Amino acid sequence: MPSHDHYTGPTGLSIPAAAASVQTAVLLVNLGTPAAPTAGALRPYLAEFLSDPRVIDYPRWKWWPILHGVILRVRPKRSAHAYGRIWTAQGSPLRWHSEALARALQTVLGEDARVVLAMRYGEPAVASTIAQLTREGMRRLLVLPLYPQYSATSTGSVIDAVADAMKTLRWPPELRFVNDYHDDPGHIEALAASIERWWDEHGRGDKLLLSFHGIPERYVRLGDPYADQCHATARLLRARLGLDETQCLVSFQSRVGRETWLSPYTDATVRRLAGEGVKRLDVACPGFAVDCLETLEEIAMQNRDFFATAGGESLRYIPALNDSAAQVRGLAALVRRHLRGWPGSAT
Ligand SMILES: C=CC1=C(C)c2cc3[nH]c(cc4nc(cc5[nH]c(cc1n2)c(C)c5CCC(=O)O)C(CCC(=O)O)=C4C)c(C)c3C=C
Ligand SMILES: [Fe+2]
Ligand SMILES: [Fe+2]
Repeated sequence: MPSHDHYTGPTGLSIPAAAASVQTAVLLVNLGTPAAPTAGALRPYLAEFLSDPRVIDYPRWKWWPILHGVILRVRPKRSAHAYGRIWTAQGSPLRWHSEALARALQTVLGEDARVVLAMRYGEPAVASTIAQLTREGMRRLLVLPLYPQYSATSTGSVIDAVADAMKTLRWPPELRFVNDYHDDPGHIEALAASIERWWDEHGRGDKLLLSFHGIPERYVRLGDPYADQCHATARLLRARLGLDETQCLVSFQSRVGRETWLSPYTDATVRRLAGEGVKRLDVACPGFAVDCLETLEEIAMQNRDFFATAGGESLRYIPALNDSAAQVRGLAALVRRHLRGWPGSAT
């Protein structure tokens, strides 16, 4: 009879299985980031990202010539300049914030599970990370994409990458996925507490804007729940902070290409509010687990300038949860709930 404690290897020897903590892994997956803030490093990163049919769903024969003929000739240089504005001695903020979060989560989860980080695009890749874990005896894998709101373009694409990795394994592990945590009470509490703490230190602005990454509106019409989940997060945050819809607004940032994306757009909203006499605008980005190009450059630099040029006094960016104790506590509770009742796992 097969035993959970031993298995018989190819040589016929009985090999002791790894401890439960090693057999259960939590794979955090974030988007990925270029290796350097240079056009040379941006090109392969953007090529991989923008070739993903979950991100851009045009027929390949139509998209390929545009991507390779136009986009990958122009965008790498422009994006490299933007990354150059936020790059630090430790490298890309998305990478080191994600690494710090993974380490902090490991400390809290202790022996219950091994925590490992992978990136959807670039390194460390999802497939090689999972392959390495299986070589080390991992048999249960909980995948936690670092996207609070589900979108086919982000979470769905992580699920694809994990499914592709499974196809290459002779003995795939058991699998569970966290699809989203947009309304998780621990997550909402972490967001609200971090905004309140920031207000305690810096004072409250005239209005609070919640800026989420956008996606094409067409994807929502096709059934992507992303927009609903962003609005649900905003509703829960407003309720917890005691704000109404005029005091706490929602907008969508980072539009790429010519299609209509989710609206209202963040840049237009920031300019409109300045024009209406808002002097101090606080902006938080609850869709980003950690700070990255889209928060540190697009919001805290570009949109800060748009606001000032349109007559506002100061746009103040409230940092992402990053590796804060509140985020780690919230995610650890979420992980424990997903591991519960999983035969063989420690919790
Ligand atoms: C072109 C389509 C894009 C879709 C759809 C999209 C969805 C989406 N993205 C994130 C999170 C992040 N995106 C980031 C950067 C980024 N996003 C796109 C394009 C789309 N994103 C591009 C081309 C880039 C690269 C930078 C640039 O050239 O402008 C980042 C930051 C990465 C970093 O290194 O810091 C994050 C995070 C989500 C959550 C999402 C769907 C909901
Ligand atoms: Fe993006
Ligand atoms: Fe952007």
